[in-house]
Amino acid sequence: YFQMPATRKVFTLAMVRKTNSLLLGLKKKGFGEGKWNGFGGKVEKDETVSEGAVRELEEESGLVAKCLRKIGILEFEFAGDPVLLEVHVFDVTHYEGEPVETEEMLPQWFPEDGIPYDQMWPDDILWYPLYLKGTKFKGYFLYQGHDTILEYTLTQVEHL
Ligand SMILES: Nc1nc(SCCc2ccccc2)c2[nH]cnc2n1
Repeated sequence: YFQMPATRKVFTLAMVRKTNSLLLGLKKKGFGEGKWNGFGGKVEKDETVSEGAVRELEEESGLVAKCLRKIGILEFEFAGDPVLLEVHVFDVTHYEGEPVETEEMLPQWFPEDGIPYDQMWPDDILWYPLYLKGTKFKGYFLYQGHDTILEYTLTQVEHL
């Protein structure tokens, strides 16, 4: 019968880039532990999505974003789990500070042609090429557990 609508929770994901390199963090605990990823987390009630992205980036890497652009929206569902993650992805090209290890994240610069996809979420290898060539994107991924994508849609969009 009809699909019960999932409960949406809004998260941010900030991708920090400099010429031909990408800053990723190895998640040391919690959701996505052991995977390299951008920097992000839950958006609190009293902040905008962008404010949440700036806050999480500083908490997790020590970097203060000076300019961040919305580049994508990714929806993640996990079979059997009623919560849908609505992840707003940002490109950070101007920031202050140097990346530092925090409780949550061990940061490291990677060349764009040396991204450790085998130690990342399986969807990343699908949308990073769109991100790296500068197109905006919308995606939906249905996971079984944290390592298997059962189905997905991914489209380039003009506007988010
Ligand atoms: N790249 C990527 N990121 C995430 S979660 C990012 C947002 C987040 C959520 C919760 C805590 C911290 C950060 C993913 N989930 C499923 N595939 C995925 N791919």
